[in-house]
Amino acid sequence: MTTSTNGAFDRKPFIAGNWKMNMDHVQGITLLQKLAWTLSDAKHDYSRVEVAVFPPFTDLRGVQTLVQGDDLDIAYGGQDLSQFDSGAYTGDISGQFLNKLGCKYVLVGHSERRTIHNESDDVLNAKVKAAFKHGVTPVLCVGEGLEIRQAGTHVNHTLEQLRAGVAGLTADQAAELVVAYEPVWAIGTGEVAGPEDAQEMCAAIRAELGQLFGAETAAKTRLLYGGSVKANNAAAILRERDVDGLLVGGASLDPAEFASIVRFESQLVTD
Ligand SMILES: O=C[C@H](O)COP(=O)(O)O
Repeated sequence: MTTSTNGAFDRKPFIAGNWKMNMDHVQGITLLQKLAWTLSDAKHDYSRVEVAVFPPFTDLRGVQTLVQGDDLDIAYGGQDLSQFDSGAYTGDISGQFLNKLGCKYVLVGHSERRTIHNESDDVLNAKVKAAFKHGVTPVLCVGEGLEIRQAGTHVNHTLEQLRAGVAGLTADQAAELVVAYEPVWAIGTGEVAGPEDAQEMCAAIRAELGQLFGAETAAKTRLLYGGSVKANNAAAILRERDVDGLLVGGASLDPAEFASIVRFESQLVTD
């Protein structure tokens, strides 16, 4: 009897919570404390499943203080960064600042940035490179809208975003990179892509990374699924061979729900 997982997880599973524009800096600390307590009560083994949160920029200093003060094993990151290092870019945040705040990760190209802020593939490629330059691991988000899914061109569309995002990276950077597949039609809608949809795209992404950087590198890159993930569907998605983790939006604002997602292994049926 072995625990049935996505094939033994040669890549460490990674569960990430994107708080989006929710939680001010006071609420954010309370949420993080509750999450840490819940996971501690459940005796969560962080060496088995990595946990990260992506709070708004204004929360990051408080999150850093809490994580350091309580010696928490929870990683954190920014939801965006500038492609530039410093200068006259009002409202933007440098990767250098994120690094100084102890951010391990940064989201790049979330669909809400691509659409609301019109971020182009070229800009996102520059942001990916800026993240690496400043010692922060980018989580590159890719995925198709509903019309593209209905037209059946979702794989090509998503791989185009991927190729543009990773252009010019070294193999070592590609191995460290995290890619999040988020079909836009499934974000915040309650429409979750089926596990087979997540697997189809993650397998295609891994194959493409293999073409670009070699199979050995592609076998190391962690691929996440995001879009209406809840505690009751997380385990089924994570059974899939090429899905290494989840990028969770709404459900990450509820510490009990998010902790249940982190603890997905307890829901996997043994065989
Ligand atoms: O970054 C997270 C994704 O946009 C998914 O959000 P959601 O879980 O609220 O659908």
